[in-house]
Amino acid sequence: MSWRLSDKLAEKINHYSSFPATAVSLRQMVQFGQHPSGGTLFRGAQFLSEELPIRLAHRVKELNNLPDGLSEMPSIQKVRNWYAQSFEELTELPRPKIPIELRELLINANRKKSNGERNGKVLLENTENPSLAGEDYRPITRKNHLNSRRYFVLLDDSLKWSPEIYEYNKKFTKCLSIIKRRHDPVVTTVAQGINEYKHSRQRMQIDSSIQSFLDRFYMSRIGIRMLIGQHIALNEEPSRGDYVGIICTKTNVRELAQEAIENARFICEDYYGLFDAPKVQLVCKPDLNFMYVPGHLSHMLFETLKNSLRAVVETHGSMAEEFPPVKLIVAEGKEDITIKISDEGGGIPRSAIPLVWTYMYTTVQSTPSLDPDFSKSDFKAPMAGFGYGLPLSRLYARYFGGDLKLISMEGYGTDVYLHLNRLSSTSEPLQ
Ligand SMILES: Nc1ncnc2c1ncn2[C@@H]1O[C@H](COP(=O)(O)OP(=O)(O)OP(=O)(O)O)[C@@H](O)[C@H]1O
Repeated sequence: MSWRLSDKLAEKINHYSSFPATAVSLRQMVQFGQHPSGGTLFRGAQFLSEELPIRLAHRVKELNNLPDGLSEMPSIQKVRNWYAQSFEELTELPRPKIPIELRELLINANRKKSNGERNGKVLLENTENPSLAGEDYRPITRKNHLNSRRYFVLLDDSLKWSPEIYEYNKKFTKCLSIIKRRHDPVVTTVAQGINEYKHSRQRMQIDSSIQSFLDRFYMSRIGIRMLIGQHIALNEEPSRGDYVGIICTKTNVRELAQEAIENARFICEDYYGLFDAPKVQLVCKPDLNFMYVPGHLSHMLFETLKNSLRAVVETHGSMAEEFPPVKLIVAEGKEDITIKISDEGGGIPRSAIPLVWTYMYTTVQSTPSLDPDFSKSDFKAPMAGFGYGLPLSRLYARYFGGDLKLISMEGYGTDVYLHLNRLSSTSEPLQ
């Protein structure tokens, strides 16, 4: 039997969507997860059991109200139903009974006790994400949202937590894993929905309102998956050396870059039938480490390198004796780590630059089939062809306060600048 959105559920979703989301910074996530006890994890689950439904509810509402009939496309409805179903599962999960004194403590975690001490410790405040000023997915920080729920309140861990609390932690984590898996094919399915829309309206490109919806939607998805992934990892996986959940406090840029180079060159050789893909010269200090999510950085490096390799091969021809190398240069500043990827792949005409940031813009002649089942995980194209590589990578960069910029010299090549914010206190961009 297929799942359907009841009126009662729609009303509940409407209610939740009237609350703003609360932003969490990378540093807060790390501070919170450094030594998680049962009680701290429970506090995390409590926050997520409110925060995730709020974020999901916003998305359901938006998916229901898209311009120009986009909401009616079957694939968009399918995604809307996944969001609503996950909302339902989270809000219906039975809460544990908490003894009165613990409840007091949870509620008053931030209040001062009679001896002046606090029960819990509120983690450092977020700062606004500087690279996002004027963007339409602005963060909700304490400045513009005074009553935001305090998430990362650490609790006095010497307390005894009942078995019921541990049981709830397990059930909640299981529920999150199911939701995460359900939402794996969201990017491909939304892309499918956009294709359905383009066919039904006989359009080649999407307009700016749909473009900004997609930016908001995918940015929100990155945030939701970050919170879910972090919570699951803290609950399920034994802590690994420099990791706190899925965040690595010493992400080594050189190692990740080397891996991305190998993967992108391999895909390129395979796709063009080359014996040797264009070389990539890497300039990076071997001990350059910073706090980041390695999965995000790998994704951005791989996508931009793939673009450069493709441009070089297509400009010089796959039969060329030799290719000019792509250069990957990493610079370490106080505020940012900047990665420049330079190629001599002929560049992009100035008129096409705004288009590279639009979803579904690609110069590949035939876009590979968009069967949502072809990739159950994230959006991984074999070489190119969906037009998602750059806009999605820019969202990943912006999510933690960085940015992605592209400068091109038509007739020569392209430079991509990947700025990664190393201060890690910027909050998530939300809307
Ligand atoms: N380094 C580059 N040199 C020349 N053109 C580029 C470069 N990077 C991107 N482009 C152009 O921008 C377009 C969009 O790039 P984007 O990465 O978003 O999508 P794609 O590579 O076509 O597909 P995919 O979603 O599989 O990455 C490309 O099709 C290409 O025309």
